[in-house]
Amino acid sequence: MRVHICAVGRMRAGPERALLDDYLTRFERTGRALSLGPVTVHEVEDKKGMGSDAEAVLLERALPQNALIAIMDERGKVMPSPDFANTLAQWRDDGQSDVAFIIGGADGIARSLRAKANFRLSFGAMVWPHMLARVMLSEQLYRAATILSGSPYHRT
Ligand SMILES: C[S@@+](CC[C@H](N)C(=O)[O-])C[C@H]1O[C@@H](n2cnc3c(N)ncnc32)[C@H](O)[C@@H]1O
Repeated sequence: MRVHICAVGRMRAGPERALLDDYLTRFERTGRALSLGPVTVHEVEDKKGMGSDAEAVLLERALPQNALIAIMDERGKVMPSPDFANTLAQWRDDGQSDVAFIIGGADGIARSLRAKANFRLSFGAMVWPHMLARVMLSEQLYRAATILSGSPYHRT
């Protein structure tokens, strides 16, 4: 199952970029044997004053056809990492070829796009900067792959 991260804004070189690249590389390496990955990051513009409606148009354009749409939203479902891992495995086992995680910009994700989501994932009630949310998602993808492969990275 291919994984897509569709996100508002361009991530520049720096600590977040280094972490993102590292976790995505680790996820792809661990996920290969599990039929999880590869990951593609689709970045859309976040021009000042553009607003979430205009961003939603660009995000929708970046979505692969027939992808399961999982939006990142603080009002979404909070779940333990093993449950997230099992959810990914379930989508894969259901024959889902692509899953797209959507991360909004400063104004969040437009209502029109939120209405199309199949799943809403939350990292808790606090609002995180969108670049950090991208890094956190990449780490949780890697963690999920280690849980599914039985590697000792995840400890409870
Ligand atoms: C700065 S936040 C925007 C928050 C905005 N107030 C809203 O109404 O969604 C940018 C993006 O980061 C992601 N994000 C931030 N905090 C999150 C959380 N706790 N759980 C899941 N995603 C989060 C979401 O995709 C959000 O659209």
